[in-house]
Amino acid sequence: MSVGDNQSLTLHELDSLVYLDCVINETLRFYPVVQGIFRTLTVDDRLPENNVQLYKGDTVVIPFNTLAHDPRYWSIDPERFAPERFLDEDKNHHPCVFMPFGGGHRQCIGQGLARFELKVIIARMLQQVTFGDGGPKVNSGGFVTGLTITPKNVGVTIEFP
Ligand code: HEM
Repeated sequence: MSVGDNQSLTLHELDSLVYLDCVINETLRFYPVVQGIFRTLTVDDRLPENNVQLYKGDTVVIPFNTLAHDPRYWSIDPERFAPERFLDEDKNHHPCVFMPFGGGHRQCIGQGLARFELKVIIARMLQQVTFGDGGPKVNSGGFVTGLTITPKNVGVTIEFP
């Protein structure tokens, strides 16, 4: 990636980094920071697809991670890390299968800031250094799950000019 004079980054330049948006989206899809959320019903309801009856006070889980990896909803294999899916085949994915910041009235109030910060920080780092694959041993995968998902074995090399 080559942007500007490597000392500055304008908003216009930042906007032009469309593939970086895809990488951020794919990272948030592949390992959503928050695994899922809970909602408590305020009225009785029934699920339209399978007629399951729900009652006021019931708690339901919306499993972001499971939905983001459900092959029924993705054209490109969801187990593949493929940022370009957001440009092409999976551009028009179902809105409820990719919700890293939640949804509805209580969705994350900081999502715009979070996305902006992520993009600026990554772009500025890429202007200064070159990242490389840390190798199969370091990047042997796995993750630790709690309320959040954290990668277990992940590492990169950083090359300074
Ligand atoms: C990658 C970064 C972030 C992720 C993945 C994330 C994710 C989430 C999720 C999943 C929720 C629950 C949404 C729901 O219930 O539908 C949430 C809520 C919230 N987030 Fe974030 N968030 C991030 C960054 C931030 C930042 C930077 C701020 C503040 C500057 C923030 C402030 C909040 C607040 C205040 C709520 C509660 C909203 C409410 O209940 O009305 N988040 N976030």
